[in-house]
Amino acid sequence: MQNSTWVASSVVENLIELQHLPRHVTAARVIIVVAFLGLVRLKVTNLSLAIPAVLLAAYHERALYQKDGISTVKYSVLGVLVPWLLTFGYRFVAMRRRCRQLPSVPHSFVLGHVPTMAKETMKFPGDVHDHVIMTHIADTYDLRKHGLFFIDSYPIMSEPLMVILSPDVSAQVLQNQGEQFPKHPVLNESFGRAIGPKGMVGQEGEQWKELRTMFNPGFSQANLLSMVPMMVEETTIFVSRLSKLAAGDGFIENTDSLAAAVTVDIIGQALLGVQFNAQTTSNDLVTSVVRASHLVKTFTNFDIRKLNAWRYLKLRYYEAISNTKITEILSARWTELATAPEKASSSGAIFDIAMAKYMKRGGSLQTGVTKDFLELMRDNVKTFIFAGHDTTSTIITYALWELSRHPKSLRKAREEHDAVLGSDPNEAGERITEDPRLANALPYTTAIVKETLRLWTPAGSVRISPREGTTVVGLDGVTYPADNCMIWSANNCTMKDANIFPSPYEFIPERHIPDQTPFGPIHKNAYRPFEKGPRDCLGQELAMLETRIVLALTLRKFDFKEAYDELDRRLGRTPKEFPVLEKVGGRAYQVLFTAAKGKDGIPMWVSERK
Ligand code: HEM
Repeated sequence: MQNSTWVASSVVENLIELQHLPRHVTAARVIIVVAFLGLVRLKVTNLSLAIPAVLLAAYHERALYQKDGISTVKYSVLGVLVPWLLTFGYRFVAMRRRCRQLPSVPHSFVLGHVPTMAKETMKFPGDVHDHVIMTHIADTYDLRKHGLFFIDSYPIMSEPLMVILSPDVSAQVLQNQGEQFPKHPVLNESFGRAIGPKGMVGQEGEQWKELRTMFNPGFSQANLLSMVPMMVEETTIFVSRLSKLAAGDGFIENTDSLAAAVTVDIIGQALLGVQFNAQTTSNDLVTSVVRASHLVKTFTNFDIRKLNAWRYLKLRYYEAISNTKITEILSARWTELATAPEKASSSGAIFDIAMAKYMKRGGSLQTGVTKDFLELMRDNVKTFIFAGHDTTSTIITYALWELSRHPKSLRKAREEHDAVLGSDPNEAGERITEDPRLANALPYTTAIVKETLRLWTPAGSVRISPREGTTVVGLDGVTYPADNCMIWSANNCTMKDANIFPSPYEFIPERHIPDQTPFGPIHKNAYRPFEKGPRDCLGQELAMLETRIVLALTLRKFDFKEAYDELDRRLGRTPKEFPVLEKVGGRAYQVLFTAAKGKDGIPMWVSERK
């Protein structure tokens, strides 16, 4: 605050002086002031603001009074850097004292947990998803017995990170005392421009409850079943794209992109009853939402990329396009529903149902739709596209990849499809369209999807505990302080616990079928790819249904095989070897690309099955 006031007065002072200065000095100052405002807008504060402030002051002194600027620098150091250093020192010592005894990797007073974290991270490629590293650390340093561990990386992160390793500890945070642990603000900071400030993922309290109640009916089993014929139609386009590739050289450069197009098309229809046609053409709305979501790359509150003005401008650009396009669609839907509300139930589109519900309660029916309501709907359309397409495409891609490596599971899935959907794979779509319940009558295929989600979970949950005195009890029975921690329910870690999921890195769909599992029953809180508790995934049934339909229509028609060698050959690259990746996917390891995705979108060979 002190810094900001000082900077503001410097800026004002500069502006007043402008009229007396030579032109080049004026131009330089204007540039500096604009850059300053940009920094403030990007919420880059503290040291990053203090340094340019000192430089500006020195420059000011030199340009205006032909002095060397030293005296101003001295005052600036005293006025800005000394208080900053004192605050930093206090926080530094407090953080190191707080974290040194907590379960974690070895701790150093100077660098906290950073040296060991860095050492372990260096064993992986630079783009590996953080949850892969956390799982590796939990096992390497025998931390699972505590059910959680802490990372003190101050000043990289201003708060301790609590990584949860046990479903019972996750349950305390996400299931039992949900409201005590709201979503971490970093979610809104990271996703803000991509999903809009009113998106459900970042809301709390009454506002969140209202949104959840508004959208729940659209995700009911009955409504989802009514969408099955549409999902089959979109998947048929996916199948014909695969056929075309198989008829060529059979190389799929990026399987995830191919799958993402089908999930986007399904979401467009499911949400708005609109055809995005992402599989067949390019669409400005889809491109802008998807590109904006791919610019989201961080979950820490310290990130140098926040200074990247180019990234920020691109986000603004995509935001403007998607806002305009979605608002156009929503306004048209509103006008149609206002004259014929019954169309909401016949279209089954999730946003039609939500808007009709809102109208029924008298919301702006007479006066027309309000700007606020339109913005609320618009941000949630973006949120749902964002939350629903990448995650689901990742699971489709990993499922095809896992089955290409596990012929026994593939054979069992094909047998199930023969038995339930008829022996001709070309008729499977028709069968499902005639009787959508068949898409829910594929237990082995469901087990495949579940096992893929366990091994390759694409999303977790990040919370904060703002209340003083909040605690969490570890598996070791110790009560740990949780206040002001960033809390990560790292479901990738919990679902790789050998005590809960024996042979945790092996693909064993049978473990999800009680009368086929070679293991005992699964612990009640342990399976959590969609998280658990009041903020669990709203779209989980939709995601399961569409993934099952995609598998039902493709597995008997095609054979797939990993094709990283071919991608390397085409790109003329020689990959570096990382032995540590062996059990976590090898070349198909998870990277952070909005969701946790397979590296390079998992290139594959596809061929028509003989
Ligand atoms: C395989 C696919 C999916 C996975 C693994 C997944 C995973 C998750 C997870 C872990 C959360 C909790 C996040 C948190 O606590 O911060 C979540 C929330 C959410 N998901 Fe999904 N998701 C998937 C697909 C979808 C789809 C298809 C949609 C909708 C079209 C969707 C919409 C949402 C929404 C709206 C929330 C926020 C719920 C709330 O805050 O109450 N998801 N998802």
